[in-house]
Amino acid sequence: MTLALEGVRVAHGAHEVLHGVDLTVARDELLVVLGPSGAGKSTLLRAVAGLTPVSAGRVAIGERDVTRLRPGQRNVAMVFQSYALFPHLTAAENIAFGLIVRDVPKAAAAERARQAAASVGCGHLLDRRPGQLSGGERQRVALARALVREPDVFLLDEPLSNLDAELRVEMRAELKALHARVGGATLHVTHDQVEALVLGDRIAVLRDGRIEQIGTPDEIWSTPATTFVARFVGSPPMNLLPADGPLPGLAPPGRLIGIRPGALRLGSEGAVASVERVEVVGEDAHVYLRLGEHSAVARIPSAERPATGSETHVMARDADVHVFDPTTGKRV
Ligand SMILES: Nc1ncnc2c1ncn2[C@@H]1O[C@H](COP(=O)(O)OP(=O)(O)OP(=O)(O)O)[C@@H](O)[C@H]1O
Repeated sequence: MTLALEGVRVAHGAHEVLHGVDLTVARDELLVVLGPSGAGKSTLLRAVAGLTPVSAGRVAIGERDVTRLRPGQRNVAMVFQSYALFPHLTAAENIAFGLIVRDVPKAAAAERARQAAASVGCGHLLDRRPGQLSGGERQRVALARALVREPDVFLLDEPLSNLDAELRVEMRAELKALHARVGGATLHVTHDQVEALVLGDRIAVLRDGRIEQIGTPDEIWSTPATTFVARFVGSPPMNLLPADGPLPGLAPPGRLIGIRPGALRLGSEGAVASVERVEVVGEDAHVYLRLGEHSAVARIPSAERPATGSETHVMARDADVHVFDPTTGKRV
């Protein structure tokens, strides 16, 4: 089933949080909504789930207009950041809960819960209560609870953010594999750009309640539509410099040029720069440079890093330059 949002607006009192969002998630597509804190990501999911009313616009699942339906009538399953498991129920009871309240006979619900648990690797935890589970295990139970209902749409609200770094990477891969197996239109919210790039079939970048760009991870990375997207995706962020600044000749004067840290070349050619600071991050070094009144950061192999306080030269290839309008921030 597809999920379609058309001109969706949500207001909390006088404060409008979503200003007309258009978005389509294809059947079996995993679309990641990526944006900073406060952009309206959770609000967007809650509007699709029916937990927050929309003030204008339309939400459709397949052919059904669900805009005015109650959450229980929409056939969507949501996984919350906090997992929202019932502490007094076992994992099995938590997973089966949504079936029991829909009058699925107990034995059938238990069997489906067992299958869902097995498919996300928590089949051995069914008798435990949430308090006896680790964060990663709770996460699996929450996923099984979403899966068991066989919903038309999956809504995942920062499901990996409470896990430690190692587990997050592991669960990210599992989530991707699970989606490939199970399918279903999936809207996955995160503020983590790496998660978005790794997981998403497409990414919608949300900023202040508006979608700034929708595209495949490759499109978002290679052709960011605005300076906001360019700097939000990529770490350290893309350097932005005036076209007639320290690296002239790469774009017409009056534009902004964007160059990713990994695309800046340090050596004996190009603009003179002083090395203000060097951060070594494993194999990489982030070299913070001063170019007159401007600054930039280069990412280079740490074995080749210059010393703090030394002088170097910087250049970039034409092919690595992104050009933006300084007034609108849009790519030109
Ligand atoms: N119930 C509410 N009443 C009033 N304002 C709200 C309510 N819920 C959210 N907001 C406001 O709406 C805006 C968007 O919040 P939302 O939680 O959707 O953002 P988010 O992108 O999910 O952020 P985060 O990543 O921090 O969870 C924020 O400015 C927030 O303060």
